[in-house]
Amino acid sequence: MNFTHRVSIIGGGGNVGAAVAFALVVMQLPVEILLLGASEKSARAQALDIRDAAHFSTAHCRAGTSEEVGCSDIIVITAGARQRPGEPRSNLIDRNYVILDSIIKKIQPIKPTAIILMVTNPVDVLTSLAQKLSGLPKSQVIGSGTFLDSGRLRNYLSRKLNVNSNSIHASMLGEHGDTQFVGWSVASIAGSPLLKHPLMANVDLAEIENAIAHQAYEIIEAKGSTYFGVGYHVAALIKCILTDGHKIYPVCNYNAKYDTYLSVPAILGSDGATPINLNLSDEEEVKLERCAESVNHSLGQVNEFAVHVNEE
Ligand SMILES: NC(=O)C1=CN([C@@H]2O[C@H](COP(=O)(O)OP(=O)(O)OC[C@H]3O[C@@H](n4cnc5c(N)ncnc54)[C@H](O)[C@@H]3O)[C@@H](O)[C@H]2O)C=CC1
Ligand SMILES: CC(=O)C(=O)O
Repeated sequence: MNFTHRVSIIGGGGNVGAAVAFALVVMQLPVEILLLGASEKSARAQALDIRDAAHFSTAHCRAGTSEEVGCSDIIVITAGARQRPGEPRSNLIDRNYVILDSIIKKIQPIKPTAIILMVTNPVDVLTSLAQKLSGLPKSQVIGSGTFLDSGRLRNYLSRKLNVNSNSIHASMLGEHGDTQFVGWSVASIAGSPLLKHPLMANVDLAEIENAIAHQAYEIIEAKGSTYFGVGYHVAALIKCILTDGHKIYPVCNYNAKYDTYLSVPAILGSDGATPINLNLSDEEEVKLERCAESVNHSLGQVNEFAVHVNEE
């Protein structure tokens, strides 16, 4: 069969990688999905299992080689360590930086028009590093960012307001980490500010923000990891890129004002992410600055760590 596009998933032997592949199969995209794992055995096993479902679909799934991955249209990276119960995402940086560095070296040469879609945590910091390590233009390297958190927020609001989540425009912003916040001032429903909705009158906004930012901790505490939610969200991003959808999604993209990668809405198409202007309130702008400081602080730690590793 001839496929229009090739999507590779590095970390495809694990839970999140497999969930992304499965969601692509369910979405019926005409794509060839290649899985690359730390060992060929795990990626091959996941590919065989997904292939058992894929015969209902227009997508095909198999294990790939690093050369094939490098010349894919979209390179999704889910490889790496995940949080233990109670552990913040930022704790994973040293372990996952080493893995990312080895992966980017292994898949060279990377197709110049490829889009790298980072999912491994801490995703905002690693997206910035993936851009530096790969040398691809900033617009072509993005992270899933707060897209998943925003889905969680819309789900919550949907239940509260009894309105389909697709009709509610509200996003978690900043970083896919503990400093993320709700962009209440730019949230809307039926063309009106969300906070003017009668059912939003007496809600505790800080409590909602905190609950959404900590939802992953709750799931990890109970079942060890999260993967279905992120799998579908990442597949939706892939669909938007492959179809040049130009949808506006809160993804991790390069922010010129803070000279770092942050999770804020951007237009997503076949050439990657195009930033848009956000009219946040002054208070939210301060929160965004705090997220930029948090991402830059982790980047500083990585640089020190990388020097240390190189000296050993
Ligand atoms: N951005 C987001 O919204 C989310 C991110 N995550 C993150 O995704 C990552 C993966 O999580 P899970 O899939 O649950 O973990 P997992 O342990 O099930 O899978 C990770 C996989 O990465 C593989 N791996 C390690 N080094 C590799 C290398 N050099 N090359 C290829 N594969 C390699 C491992 O063999 C393993 O199969 C974690 O960092 C987790 O925190 C998880 C959920 C949501
Ligand atoms: C694990 C993680 O980052 C999440 O589910 O949000």
